[in-house]
Amino acid sequence: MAEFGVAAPSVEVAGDKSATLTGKPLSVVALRKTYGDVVAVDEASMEIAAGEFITFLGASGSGKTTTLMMIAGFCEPDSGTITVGDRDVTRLAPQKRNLGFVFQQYLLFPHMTVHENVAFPLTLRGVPKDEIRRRVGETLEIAGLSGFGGRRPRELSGGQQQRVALCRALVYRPPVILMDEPLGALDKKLRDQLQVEIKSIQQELGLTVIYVTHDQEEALVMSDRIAVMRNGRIEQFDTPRELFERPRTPFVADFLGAANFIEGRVERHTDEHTLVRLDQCGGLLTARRHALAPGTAVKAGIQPGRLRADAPDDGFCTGTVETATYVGTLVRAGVRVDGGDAPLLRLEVPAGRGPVTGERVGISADPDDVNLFPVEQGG
Ligand SMILES: Nc1ncnc2c1ncn2[C@@H]1O[C@H](COP(=O)(O)OP(=O)(O)OP(=O)(O)O)[C@@H](O)[C@H]1O
Repeated sequence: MAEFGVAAPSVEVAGDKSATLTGKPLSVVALRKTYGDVVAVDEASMEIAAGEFITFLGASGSGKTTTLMMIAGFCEPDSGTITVGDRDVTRLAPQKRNLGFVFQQYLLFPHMTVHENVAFPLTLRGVPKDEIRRRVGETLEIAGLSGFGGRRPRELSGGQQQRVALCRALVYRPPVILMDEPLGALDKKLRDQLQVEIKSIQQELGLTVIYVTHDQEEALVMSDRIAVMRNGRIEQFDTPRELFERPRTPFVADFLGAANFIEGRVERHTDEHTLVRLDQCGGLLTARRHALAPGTAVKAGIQPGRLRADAPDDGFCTGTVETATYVGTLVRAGVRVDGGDAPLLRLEVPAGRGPVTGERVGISADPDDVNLFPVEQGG
């Protein structure tokens, strides 16, 4: 991917002192890309507002990088359109799109200093020297790298090198910055720290960012909205809260929060609730109201952190605690529900109130935390 590391020259912003760092909106309509029989991206559409932080989240092979590369211009779509601001860029060469990139590999020039690395895109664009010095200085300061300008990449930590790569993408004020797993090579602590730093720079400068990751937590922490991708399709494009609390498919519920699924049939509705008779334990589960006909076979999806373990016979079913693992502030418990072929429900409860192995418990959930999916929806 070395050729993607540095955006090629463009004269469009040369000497443009009035440009601001504020990002532009981006629109993708019915984007499609196939490789022989493989549909890598299938009719992907999304409207991204100026200053939004968007993440493409999905398993390996779901089409995240291909979508990003089509937006970047390194991969030609079979069909569909890409608009940045009010400009159709679908058929433009990458350098004419003028977008910023940050990749997992920092792709810094080893023989150049930090200052020279960050200055490089401006030098290519013919920006005057004084202006370059000013802009590089400003950008390094934003990323907490003032004082590092004279160092070479090998004299920096991985986190610092990635910050330099971010500066190099920011310095020429691109309308949109594309980041493909930029923190993938760093250890967890540094990743957590840089997530916060990137997010705060993005907010401070009003940048439009499209970020690719397969790490759910990273996506939830950083994004204004997340496009959950699966088999080349955008399964749901929503805020982290909506995805977590109102997943539209079992796949999204499982991918975002490792939901428990319990099978049953819609029995009846009240004004506010839908009641589901559970197949295995015969209990009656109360969900918030869903538009599903009585008799519909459903899967009820409930996140582990939204299940409660109360006294036996309280709740929609009763079971026995098979495992209880203390993980800091939480206890992760596995509860085998009574009844033939009964599922093992996974619970996460505050450590102080954690159940113990062998204990009999009743399982309950707030109806608002119960998402129902018709079984034919698959997942
Ligand atoms: N150049 C190519 N030639 C043939 N098939 C490709 C090519 N690039 C991607 N694909 C296929 O397209 C599909 C989507 O790939 P893509 O790299 O976009 O997924 P991804 O979600 O980014 O995965 P990862 O997280 O592993 O990078 C996969 O099935 C992949 O094998």
